[in-house]
Amino acid sequence: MKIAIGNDHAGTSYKKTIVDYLQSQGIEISNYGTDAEESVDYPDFVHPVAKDVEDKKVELGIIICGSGNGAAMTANKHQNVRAALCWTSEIATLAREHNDANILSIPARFTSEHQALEMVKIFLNTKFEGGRHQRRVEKIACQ
Ligand SMILES: O=C(CO)[C@H](O)[C@H](O)[C@H](O)COP(=O)(O)O
Repeated sequence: MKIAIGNDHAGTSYKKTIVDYLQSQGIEISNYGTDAEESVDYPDFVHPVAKDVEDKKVELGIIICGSGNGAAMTANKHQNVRAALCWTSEIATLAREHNDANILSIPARFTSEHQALEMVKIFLNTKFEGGRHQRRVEKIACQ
């Protein structure tokens, strides 16, 4: 499996923890995020992640900013990207099972590092249910 990850200054430390975990699992990572704490602009670090998902170069994306909103809004501009802002395990599970989310957006300033890692594990291990949700996901795209 291959995953792309991107973050701004608010997400640097969470990103490092997540990258360490993914590498320990043998997962290949494209790291587009900043590795520093200096203030940067989240779209510069999120668009490359969403582009990789759009182009099917990776199976999943992880994006991290302070609230998770700017990152999710940026990613969702891309075709076939379904970025979900998640802050609990239940929401992350539903994002995969019902919405077939292919990018996890983490609000680093509003969820713990432990919770963030739990949501990453959920994204890796939870399948889309399909069925009635398939029809709804297909209707998300503008006609
Ligand atoms: O949360 C964010 C965007 O949705 C960003 O991570 C920024 O941190 C947020 O906009 C706050 O900006 P600041 O420069 O870190 O004060």
